[in-house]
Amino acid sequence: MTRLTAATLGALPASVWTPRYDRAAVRPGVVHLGVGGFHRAHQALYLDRLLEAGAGGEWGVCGVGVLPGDRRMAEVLAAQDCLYTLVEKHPDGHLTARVVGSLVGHRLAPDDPEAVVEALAAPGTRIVTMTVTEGGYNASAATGEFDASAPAVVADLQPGAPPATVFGLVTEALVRRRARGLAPFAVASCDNVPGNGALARRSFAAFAGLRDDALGEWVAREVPFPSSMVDRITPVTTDADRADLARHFGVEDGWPVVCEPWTQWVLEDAFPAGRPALEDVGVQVVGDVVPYELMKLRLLNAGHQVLGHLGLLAGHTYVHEATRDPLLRELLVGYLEEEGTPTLPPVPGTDLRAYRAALVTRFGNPHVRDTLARLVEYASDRLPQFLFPVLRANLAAGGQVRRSAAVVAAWVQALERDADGVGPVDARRDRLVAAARRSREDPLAPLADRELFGDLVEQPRFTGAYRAALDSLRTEGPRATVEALVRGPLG
Ligand SMILES: NC(=O)c1ccc[n+]([C@@H]2O[C@H](COP(=O)([O-])OP(=O)(O)OC[C@H]3O[C@@H](n4cnc5c(N)ncnc54)[C@H](O)[C@@H]3O)[C@@H](O)[C@H]2O)c1
Ligand SMILES: O=P(O)(O)OC[C@@H](O)[C@@H](O)[C@H](O)[C@H](O)CO
Repeated sequence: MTRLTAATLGALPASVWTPRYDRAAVRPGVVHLGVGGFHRAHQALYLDRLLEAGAGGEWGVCGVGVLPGDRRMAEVLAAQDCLYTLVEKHPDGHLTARVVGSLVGHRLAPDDPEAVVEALAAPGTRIVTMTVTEGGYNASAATGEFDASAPAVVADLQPGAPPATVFGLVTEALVRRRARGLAPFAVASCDNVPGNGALARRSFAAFAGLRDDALGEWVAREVPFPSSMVDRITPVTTDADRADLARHFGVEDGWPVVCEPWTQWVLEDAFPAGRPALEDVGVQVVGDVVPYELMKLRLLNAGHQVLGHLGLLAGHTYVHEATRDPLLRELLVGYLEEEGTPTLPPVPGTDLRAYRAALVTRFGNPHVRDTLARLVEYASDRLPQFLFPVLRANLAAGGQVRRSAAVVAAWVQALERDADGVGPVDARRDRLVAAARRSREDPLAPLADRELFGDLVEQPRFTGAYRAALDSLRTEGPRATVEALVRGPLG
C-alpha cells in the first residue's frame, strides 16, 4: 500500500496513471473557488491533460476553499501535496485510476483571506473558475436579483471586514488588480445554472456596486464572464471508494474522487486576457453555449430531479436502481422525450435521440452508485434552475406538464413527511416544511412561495396536474402514481 504524496508517486503501481510533467515548474494561471468532487473530476482533469501534453506550464490551478466546511479538504490536500486520485467507474465494472497533478496549491479563505485575495490578484492569474453550487450566486430563483440582505453579504460589506464570500474575495482582488494596472481575470462559472456566465456577471457586479456604484459598472463592463456547460456525474466519495482504491490499486488516498467515464465541457470563448488551448484536450470551445446548456440542464439535471424525487418515494436509494426499475425508467424516458426535448432548440452537432439514450445508459451504470438523496438535496435551488423552465416553456406552448408537475408534488410530499427533521437537506428547509404541512388543508400553499415558483401558482394546467399527482401520491401511493403518469391519465 502506498500513501499518496509527491515523494511516493514513483512507487505507485503501473496501473495508476501519474503525472509525467514536472509539477514543480507548473505555475497557477487558474484560481478555482470551491474545490469539491466535481472540480477535481472535471476542470482539473482537463488541465492535467493539457500539462501532460506538454502545453500549459502556466495553467496550473490554485484551489480555494471558501467555506469553513472546506477545512477537511484543505487538510487532505496539504498532506498529499495537492495530489489526488481520480477513479473512473466503467459500466462493465472495471476501474481506471489517475493521479491528477494540475492542482498545485490550495488555500482556505476562512484561515487566510489575504492570501486568497493575493492569489487572485497575482499577475499570473488569468482565469477564475468556480463551482459553488446553484445557491452560491445568492440570487432569487424567480427574478435572478442579487440578495443584498443575505447576512454573509452584509458582513462582507462592512468597512474593514476581511472578505469571506466569493463576492468579497473576487471584488477585492479585482480592485487591487485595477490599482496595479493588471487586466481583470475572466470568471468562468462551472455550476449547473442556466446562463451561468450572465448570472455570475449580475451577482458579482451587484456586489461590487454595493461597495461603490462605479465599481459595479466597471465589473459589469470590463470583467469577462464566459458561460459554460459542464457534465460528468460525480457522486460523493464514500469509505467504500477509498477501500476500493486501496484494494484494486494499492493507493492510500484521503479523498479520492470517483466518477463516470463520460465527460463534456462546452465553454464560451470569452477570455481576452488569454486561455489555455483547451480545445486540444477535448473541450468544445464555442461562440454560443446556450443550446448545449439547455440540453444538459433540461434533460440530464431535470431528468435527475424526476428520478430523484419519485424514485425515493418509490423506495429506491441509488440512481441506477431507479433507472433500472421499468416503471420509473418509462417515466424518465417519457419526461425526456415528451417534456424536456420539445423545449430545446437544435443543438449543433448533437443527435438528441442518441443523447437521451446515452443518458439512460449513464444513469443505469450500477458501479457509479450515485444516490438519489444527492440529487434532491437543495431542491429549492435546483428545481427552479432545471425543471421550472421546462414547465414554463411547455405551459406557454401547450406541451405536456404532468410528469414535471408530479415531481413538484413528490417534493412537497417528502417535505410534508419531514416532521422529525430527517427529510431533504435544503437551505430553506424550515419554511418549506411549514408550507408542505399546510398543503393538507390547502394543496396550493407551497406554490404560493413566489421567490421559488414565480407565477406558476396562477397556471391552472400546472396546478391541476400538481393537485392530481399530490392527491394520487397520498391516496394511491407512489408506484400507482407513477403508473398513472406513465399511462397518461393524471393531469
Ligand atoms: N457532482 C456533479 O456530478 C456535478 C456535475 C456537474 C456540475 N456540478 C456543479 O458543481 C457543483 C459542486 O458539485 P460538487 O460535486 O463538487 O459538490 P461538493 O459538495 O463536492 O463541493 C461543493 C463545493 O462548493 C462549495 N460551496 C458551496 N456553497 C458555497 C458558497 N455559497 N460559497 C462558496 N463555496 C461554496 C463547498 O464548500 C464545496 O467546496 C454543483 O452544485 C454543480 O453546480 C456538479
Ligand atoms: O450538482 P447539481 O446540484 O447541479 O445537481 C445534481 C445532479 O443532477 C448533478 O450533479 C449531475 O450529476 C451533474 O450535473 C452531471 O453532470
